[in-house]
Amino acid sequence: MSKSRISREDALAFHLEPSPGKFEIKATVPMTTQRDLSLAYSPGVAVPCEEIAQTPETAYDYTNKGNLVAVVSNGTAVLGLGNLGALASKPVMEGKSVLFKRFADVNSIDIELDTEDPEEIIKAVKLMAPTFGGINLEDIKAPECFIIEQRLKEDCDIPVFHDDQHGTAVICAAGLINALHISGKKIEDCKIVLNGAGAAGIACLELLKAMGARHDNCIMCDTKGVIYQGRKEGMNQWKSAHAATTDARTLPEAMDGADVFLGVSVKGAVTQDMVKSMAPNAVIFAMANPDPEVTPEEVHEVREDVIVATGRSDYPNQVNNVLGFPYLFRGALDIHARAINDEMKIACAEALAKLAREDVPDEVAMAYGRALTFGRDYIIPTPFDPRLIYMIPPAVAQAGMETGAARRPIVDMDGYEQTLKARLDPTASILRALHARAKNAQARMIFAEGDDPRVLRAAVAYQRSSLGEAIVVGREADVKAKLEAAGLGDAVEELKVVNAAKTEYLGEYKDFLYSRLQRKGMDQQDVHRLAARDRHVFAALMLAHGHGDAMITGATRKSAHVMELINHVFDAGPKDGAVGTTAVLMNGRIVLIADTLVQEWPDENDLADIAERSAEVARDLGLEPRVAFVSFSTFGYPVSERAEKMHLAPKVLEKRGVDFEFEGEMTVDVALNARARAHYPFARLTDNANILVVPARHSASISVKLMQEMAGATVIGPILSGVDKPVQLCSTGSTVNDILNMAVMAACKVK
Ligand SMILES: NC(=O)C1=CN([C@@H]2O[C@H](COP(=O)(O)OP(=O)(O)OC[C@H]3O[C@@H](n4cnc5c(N)ncnc54)[C@H](OP(=O)(O)O)[C@@H]3O)[C@@H](O)[C@H]2O)C=CC1
Ligand SMILES: CC(=O)C(=O)O
Ligand SMILES: [Mg+2]
Repeated sequence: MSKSRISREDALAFHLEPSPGKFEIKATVPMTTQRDLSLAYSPGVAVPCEEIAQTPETAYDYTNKGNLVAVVSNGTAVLGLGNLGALASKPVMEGKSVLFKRFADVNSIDIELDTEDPEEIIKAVKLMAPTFGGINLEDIKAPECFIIEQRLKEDCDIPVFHDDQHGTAVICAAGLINALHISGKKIEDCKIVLNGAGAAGIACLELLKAMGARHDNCIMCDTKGVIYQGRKEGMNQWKSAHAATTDARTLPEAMDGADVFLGVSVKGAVTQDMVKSMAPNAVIFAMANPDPEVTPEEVHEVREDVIVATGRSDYPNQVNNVLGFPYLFRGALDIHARAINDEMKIACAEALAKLAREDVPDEVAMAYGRALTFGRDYIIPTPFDPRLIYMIPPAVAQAGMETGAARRPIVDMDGYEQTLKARLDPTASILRALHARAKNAQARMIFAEGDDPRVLRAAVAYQRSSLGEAIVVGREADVKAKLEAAGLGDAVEELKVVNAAKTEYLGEYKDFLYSRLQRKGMDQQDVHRLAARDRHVFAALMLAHGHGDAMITGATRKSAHVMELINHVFDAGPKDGAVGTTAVLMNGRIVLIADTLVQEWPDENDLADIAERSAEVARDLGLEPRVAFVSFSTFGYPVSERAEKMHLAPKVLEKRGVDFEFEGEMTVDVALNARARAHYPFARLTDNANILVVPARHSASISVKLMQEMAGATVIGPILSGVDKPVQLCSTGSTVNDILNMAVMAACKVK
């Protein structure tokens, strides 16, 4: 079981770049003209205001209320870190907001309230409730959280849901249903010990008891030990409800012979001796975050028969409320629910448990880089399972409709499932699949520019993400100093640093280079300079000699220049069939643009080559290629000599009999918009194009950079293809993540 290491520096950099924090707000309506302004604001905005004043329900139609959730905290129980206060809880709350968006397309905003007074929180949330379709309370400590949630549920007509209580309870229940299924035990027979009598603990035990666990078989513990009948110290009414009739007074005593341990307390609360004392085929859910009560390694060191889950994403069996709150709210919002009731929660738990028992699609297993079959290491779906979005919310919505929580029932459940599927961002799964393939490849990646701190950080991330071995070209002392300056001093020992001047293979490399360049005006001295002093050439030579499996460069020099250098070692020029394809990712769409790197002014045959190479790249990305040859004219009009080659290129492909769709020439709107294409019913594309072959490199560069600068599109590439070995170039403006993504692309091509 591999555990990826995240350093403090990684975590801080992630939150700092590209802009502080984790999300921003974007307009969904045009805001460009005077007319837009008049509609969005005064006077046009008065009309929906009046409508809503007359019929409040129409707020769901004319405002973003119906898809907006507030994540509210006061920071008194931030994960398992304790009372860090409102401000310091903000990263977690922003995190919940981005999880809402990523997993269920729910818009959400974090609100941190600087008070520990329940009355103030109740008042604040009540006052803000009209804005939202739901309220997700988060990391508010017990027992205040019980009072706050109860009062708000009574007073608000939208779902108020304390995630740490019910989100956790739902996932814990789903996981336990399956864990007991595997260990062959019935919940009513199990001796259950729960450590942590706070928000999560009380809610988990309540739900398990509702599902059949017997009060007499359950023991709850807190900082004072076992909560037993008659205990006086550190009690409250919620704990009293679970006080056990038992002689056990400490956690170790309680755990002796237990079938199930549930931890929602703090790091390290459970020892290996306690694990040893549990019943055969015991179940341990160590859910404290970020560090569990006991790690899976510690458990497996002393017991092989135990089923272990944690709240973390880097171990199998992540029992974490991230599997619940996005989908519970999605289902609730879609029926304009008044509340999230117990039936909706139980429906969610059962749907999650059922999903884990179903066959796992290959792409999910691939994204995780391991087989996922229902069993000890897979008792609960993984957070990136794309089926969650269309399998869990319908179950929640159905339960809400059956129990009177729905203001607007869904009439067409099949249609609903389709709309849920459309909410998934396909680009995210593409990137994940690439990372999984790279992980399988375990490529030795040569990072040519070891003098650049971004490259070094990407190399460390490559190695620490278990993608393969990172080989850095540079001088040891310089690499060490730069890693230390980046706060990654401990990574010095992990990376393999290759100093060109010292390598034993330099002679071999120079001979190879001389044989290629002697008739191209280069003498021995030129070759020495290139091989020993130019890191791009040196890295390419390493790759050519099998001293690495793939290489990544281009972060410090213009790509055209780097291509010239690489051409000394590999045949990567326009006449060799090399092509650069750039992937542009935006609003859930992905479009490849080519050639962005090699061919400056391709003719129709080159354009056909570019289409073929880009089709291969598309397939590598998991896309079915649909090529459009784009220009300023569509199917011959307006007539122009300049567009002629775009008109001819499809005919070249026709003759070649390729196995993908293509069409042209056409303008970009015809390629990317079905309505525009409808004017040309003879066009052979069955759907929008996903590859745009453009007339020349300048138009390619302009299109990509325009999308990047004006629209904020994510750009991957140029992805170089048609070279004998996997070489990828990033651009001088690349971030650490961009460089890592390009390394991943290169690794995916390693055979
Ligand atoms: N995996 C997941 O999805 C989730 C995990 N959690 C985790 O659960 C933990 C608790 O969160 P939450 O319920 O919101 O917090 P609360 O502050 O509401 O409750 C914490 C509880 O833990 C008890 N506790 C603290 N230290 C110990 C200890 N050493 N031994 C026994 N009990 C202890 C406290 O006891 P006392 O009452 O005596 O003070 C209290 O009852 C956190 O680590 C959190 O990260 C929470 C939600 C979801
Ligand atoms: C996961 C979560 O909500 C917590 O640990 O508090
Ligand atoms: Mg929480």
